[in-house]
Amino acid sequence: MAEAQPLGPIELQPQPKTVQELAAIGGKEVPERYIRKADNSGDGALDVCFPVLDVPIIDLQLLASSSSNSGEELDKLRSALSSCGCIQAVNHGIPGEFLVTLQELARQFFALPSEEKKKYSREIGGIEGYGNDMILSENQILDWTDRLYLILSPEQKRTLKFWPENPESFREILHEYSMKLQVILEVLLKAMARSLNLEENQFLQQYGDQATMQTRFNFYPICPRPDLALGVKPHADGSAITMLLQDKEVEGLQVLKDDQWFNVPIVPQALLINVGDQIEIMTNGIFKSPVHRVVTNSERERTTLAVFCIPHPDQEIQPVEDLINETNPRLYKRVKDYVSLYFQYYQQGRRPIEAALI
Ligand SMILES: O=C(O)CCC(=O)C(=O)O
Ligand SMILES: [Fe+2]
Repeated sequence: MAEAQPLGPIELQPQPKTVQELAAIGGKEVPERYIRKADNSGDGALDVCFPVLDVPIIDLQLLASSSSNSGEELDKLRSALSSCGCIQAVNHGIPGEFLVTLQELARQFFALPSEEKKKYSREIGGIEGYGNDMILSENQILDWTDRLYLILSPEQKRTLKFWPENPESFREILHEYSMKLQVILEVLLKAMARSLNLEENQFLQQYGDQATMQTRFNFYPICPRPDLALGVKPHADGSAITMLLQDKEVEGLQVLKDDQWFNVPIVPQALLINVGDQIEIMTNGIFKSPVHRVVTNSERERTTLAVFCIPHPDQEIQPVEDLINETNPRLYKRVKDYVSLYFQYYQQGRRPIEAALI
């Protein structure tokens, strides 16, 4: 998720095979490097039933309007973001067929032969491109996933050599998607401020006009041992907010709430929006950046598309003055380049947002 280099730790040589290539061999076990040990993961058992998280469904059209119902929707938004830290956004203005096309393109990309995908391979030390988990230490437990990471905006920061030309309409549709998300992002940031009785540009101003949107296409191949491996290890996002287009049929995302893991349900055509650490900081901890992870599946593959909305590294982020008072003392410092900070902590297995605590 970083934009500027260096990230700090040096990246080690990637695994010789992608997870998809490993899965294609069809063994009944997963290699050692992917196995989470009960004693060091702190994750609890993976082969149990998890309760379903009640993620509030929010109508973005209503949020943006000034009708009498919008107040109710704003209350719902505030309550969702201050408890589970995420919402299922509907009525967001992106046609359902468009989302289906995008999901299909993502699936088609990962279904291409390895040699074709490897034309877009991430280079060691870089963040953009196709590949598997970045390895930063010998004892890092790897995630059961392959990815395609791309900077979406601003347009001049795109590195087109990493943008697939196959499937043919990939670039065009992804470009169109990024334009549509920009509109949604603004609606959300304004509504978040209004829901806290703040002037509507308070978050937008801190977010700044030099921010970037970065996307991660996540592909989770079938995993023979869902009880031992995770698709993505527990983390909170270092973004301001993240917009996730889930697979339309296969679940896998889980959110930690009150020390318990919950499954995040699929809501057709909804975008799952979650608070990232930088909005948690701006709201002085009122909105929660949820810890989440992805479990694997022994029967079906899963493809998702996450878009991280990230303020420019020079942008100063801090709690909004009006949210600090005697009962809610200031929790977070002013931070800059949060994403670099994020990586240093993440690798030590700590919650990066702790680095911003006063
Ligand atoms: O694939 C998912 O459901 C979530 C992925 C995720 O958390 C991420 O890419 O940061
Ligand atoms: Fe995430």
